[in-house]
Amino acid sequence: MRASQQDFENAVNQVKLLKKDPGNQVKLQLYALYKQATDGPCNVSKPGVFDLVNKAKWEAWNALGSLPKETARQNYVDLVSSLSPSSEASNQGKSGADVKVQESKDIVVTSEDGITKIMFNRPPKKNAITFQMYQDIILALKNASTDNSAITVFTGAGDYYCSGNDLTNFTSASGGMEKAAEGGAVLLREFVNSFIDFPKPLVAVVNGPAVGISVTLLGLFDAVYASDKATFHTPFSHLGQSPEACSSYTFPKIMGSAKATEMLLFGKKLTAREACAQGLVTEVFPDSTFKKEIWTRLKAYAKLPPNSMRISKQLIRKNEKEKLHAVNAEECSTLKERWLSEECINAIMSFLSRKSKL
Ligand SMILES: CCCCC/C=C/CC(=O)SCCNC(=O)CCNC(=O)[C@H](O)C(C)(C)COP(=O)(O)OP(=O)(O)OC[C@H]1O[C@@H](n2cnc3c(N)ncnc32)[C@H](O)[C@@H]1OP(=O)(O)O
Repeated sequence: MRASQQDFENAVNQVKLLKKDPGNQVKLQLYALYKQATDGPCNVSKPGVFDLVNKAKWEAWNALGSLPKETARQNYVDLVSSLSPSSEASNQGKSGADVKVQESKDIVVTSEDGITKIMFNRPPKKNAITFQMYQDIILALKNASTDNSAITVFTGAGDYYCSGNDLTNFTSASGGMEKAAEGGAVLLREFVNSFIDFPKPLVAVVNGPAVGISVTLLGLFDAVYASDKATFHTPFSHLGQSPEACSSYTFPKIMGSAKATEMLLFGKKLTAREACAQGLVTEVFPDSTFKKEIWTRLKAYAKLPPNSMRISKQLIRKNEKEKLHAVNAEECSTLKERWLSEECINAIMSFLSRKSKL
């Protein structure tokens, strides 16, 4: 049920009664959601670099993009309810219960045991990523980079990890394909940048098939654990598209150019074991024990000294950052052209009219 205006006003009052300071990140989120719910998208100018507090508030609000007012209102109510004394008590009572820190419609973010979990949560559409989900993930990563968790984990709800970009993103956007391609390229660049710059260990728990951008992004993760039911598929040529998420650079580096060509140009689908043999996946587990084994292991990793892990990641990644940003920029401008090509439009239309499937 959607939150009413009255629910929202009750939540606003409830915040004032909180006994425990929820911390700066949560306060920023509350501020941003409140502004979005009452004033709509941020259209005020960005405060100067030295106005740190107002700049942080502006960035949190601006990161919500075009999130509808009603969704912001609902998210605000959900967030306050997860902070209220009654839910604090019930969370403490349930050992191992995840604490919800952000809930958008199709991305659920929880934090527990030193792990922030970002979950694709759109099983009826195989977790295909909408424009809104890209924005939600950017915000989730921004929050996770400064929250008190040690590691951040991506996974999928249901039988799929993720079926990649939602193929209706471009066809259903208002303003036509050209405007959608323009906006899509800007959004994609920011989205991938938030992975390139993410400071803490980033882990993928690949619970099932992964397609498109959910595969290419894995080259920017620090560890990738997969169920033996997972597959890895990048059908860019079939879709008249080209690689993204820096995979034109990371994949040849990880697996060599011959194997990268088979995936990125010819769309060869890999099993989890093949992806592991080629270095894209860290380790494969039998599906029957996957979840139990992997979460036990990740909880142990999350107890390691967080600063040490962050500093080690920085040492491993820092020499590549500039290159990755340049690759990302080039891939996005190439894709913007591809999305308007006849090859791509025909492929998407063909999928939508149920003539083709992968
Ligand atoms: C900011 C913009 C950035 C853009 C970045 C670009 C990235 C590039 C990519 O990610 S390319 C990859 C795009 N993904 C695909 O091409 C996958 C398309 N989907 C399929 O081929 C199949 O659906 C499947 C193989 C994933 C699953 O097949 P299955 O038979 O098991 O299930 P259904 O086909 O019946 O799917 C169930 C419903 O889910 C919808 N759906 C699945 N994937 C997508 C998708 N990517 N986009 C939109 N919708 C998708 C499907 O249409 C079904 O919906 P329905 O039940 O309403 O019919």
